[in-house]
This record gives sequence, C-alpha cells and structure tokens, in this order.
Amino acid sequence: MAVCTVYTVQALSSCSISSPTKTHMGLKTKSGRFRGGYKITCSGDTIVIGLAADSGCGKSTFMRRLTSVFGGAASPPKGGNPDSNTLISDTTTVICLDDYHSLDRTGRKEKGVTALDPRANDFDLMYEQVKALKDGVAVDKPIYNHVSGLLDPPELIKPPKILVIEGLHPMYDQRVRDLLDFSIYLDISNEVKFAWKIQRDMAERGHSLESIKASIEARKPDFDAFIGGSPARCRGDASWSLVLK
Ligand SMILES: Nc1ncnc2c1ncn2[C@@H]1O[C@H](COP(=O)(O)OP(=O)(O)O)[C@@H](O)[C@H]1O
Ligand SMILES: O=C(COP(=O)(O)O)[C@H](O)[C@H](O)COP(=O)(O)O
Repeated sequence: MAVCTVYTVQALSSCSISSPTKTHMGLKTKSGRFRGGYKITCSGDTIVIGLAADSGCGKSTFMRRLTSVFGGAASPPKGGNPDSNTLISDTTTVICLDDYHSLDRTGRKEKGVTALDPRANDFDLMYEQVKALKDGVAVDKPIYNHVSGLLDPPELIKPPKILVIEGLHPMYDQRVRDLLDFSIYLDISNEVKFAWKIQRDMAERGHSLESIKASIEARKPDFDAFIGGSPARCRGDASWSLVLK
C-alpha cells in the first residue's frame, strides 16, 4: 500500500484558492475519482507553484501529468541539452531545483555533504531567478546533470504563465517561499520512495544498486533535518491525503 499526503499552503496576496465544483487540480485515485480539487486564481502574470519532496517521491512524474492538465504535453527545451531537467508545455514551465546545486557530485563528496544539505544549494541564485521569472524576465538557469553529476552550461528559461519549481527545497529559503502562490508537499512512505528511487536511478542515471542503497542511508539524517522533520520549512497548514491500496 502506498500512502501519499499532499500538504498545501494557502495562497498569498495576489492569488486565491477555492474548492470549485469542477476539479482544476487534484489527485486521481485508483477508482478514477479526483480528490481535493482546487481552483487557483491569480492576478499577477506568472503563477509560481512549489512542489517539494524527497528524491524518488514522484515529483517529476506528478508534474509531467499535471502540466498536461494545465495545457499541452510537456517536453524538454527544444534543441537544448538532452539532460536538461526542465519541462515546457503551452502554459507551464517546470524547473527542477537540483539545477541550483552549488556543489556537483564530486564537490559534495569532498565536503562530506549530501544534496539535501542547504550548503550544497545556491539559494541566492534560486531566489534571484525565480523572482526574475515571476517579474517576466528570462534567465540563464544552470543545469545539474543527473547522469554525469556535473553542472552543465546554463539554459535560457523564458517567463511562462505557470512556473513550477520542484525539488528538495522549494520552501526552505524564506525569500523563495514568499514567491510561491501555491505549494505542495508530497509525502511518500520510505518503502515506496526507496523502491521508486532504486529503479529510476539504475535505469536512468546509471547508478549501481549498492551505491544507491549507500546514498539512501547517508541521506536519511539530512532528510529528517531539512525536509521530513522540518514541517515549518516545507509544509503548509492545510493537508490533503491520498491512500492507494
Ligand atoms: N505515481 C506513480 N506511480 C508509479 N510509479 C511512480 C509514480 N511516480 C513516480 N513513479 C516511479 O518513481 C520513479 C521516480 O519518480 P520521479 O518522478 O523521477 O521522482 P522525483 O522527481 O521525485 O525524484 C519514476 O521513475 C517512476 O518509475
Ligand atoms: O536528491 C536528489 C534530487 O534529485 P531527484 O529528486 O531528481 O532524485 C538528487 O539525489 C540530487 O540532485 C543529487 O543527485 P545525484 O543523484 O546525482 O547525486
């Protein structure tokens, strides 16, 4: 059984959230029914949505599905880096906050920090670029390459109607958190997320089973310190649950 809890933060000044008669955003249960429908209405030009979760919890998968709900199939930037983490549809651009890692894989190893450690992430750049996009200004965003573990040359991101920032820490930095119009925390049980991570990291990122297991163990304390055990910094005051049996 997989248990998925979605926590939401109420909208900030320029936006409002209501439960409409028609579902605009929700999770589909196995029975095919949507639960917890929300309508997001914003007066600003770019709506910014934050999606937080640990590695392997299904953030990218969830966003691929959600972008098609918001309008059109999503694909990586055309003609760009094949290892880009960005997804673009007619209305929505999803950027992965791993692109703001300040340390690459070797750098993290040398310093003895995990990717979840705030010291491995450049929150100043994250804030500047999310703010610029929200203000309608294009940015040259770095790319963290999950295959090589290196930081690749930047890619141009133009301001979309809906900007989704997904990753480990969309709500950790107060300045970034204040830019969010709506935020979601995906809470997936260890059993499920570790199985998903192992399968994905072996198939798509070329990691060995042993190295993934070691990484999972090494990250547990930082998950508790900076994500799962830090509700004020990654979760809101409303909650939304889904149980898959
Ligand atoms: N809703 C789901 N149902 C079944 N498998 C899923 C689901 N979401 C994710 N997965 C599996 O988990 C793996 C990791 O998901 P991904 O979206 O890459 O996670 P994240 O972006 O949070 O690291 C995917 O490759 C996929 O196989
Ligand atoms: O925690 C994550 C988030 O990515 P995702 O949520 O997509 O798994 C990754 O492990 C880091 O970005 C480091 O990557 P690496 O695995 O290269 O060390």
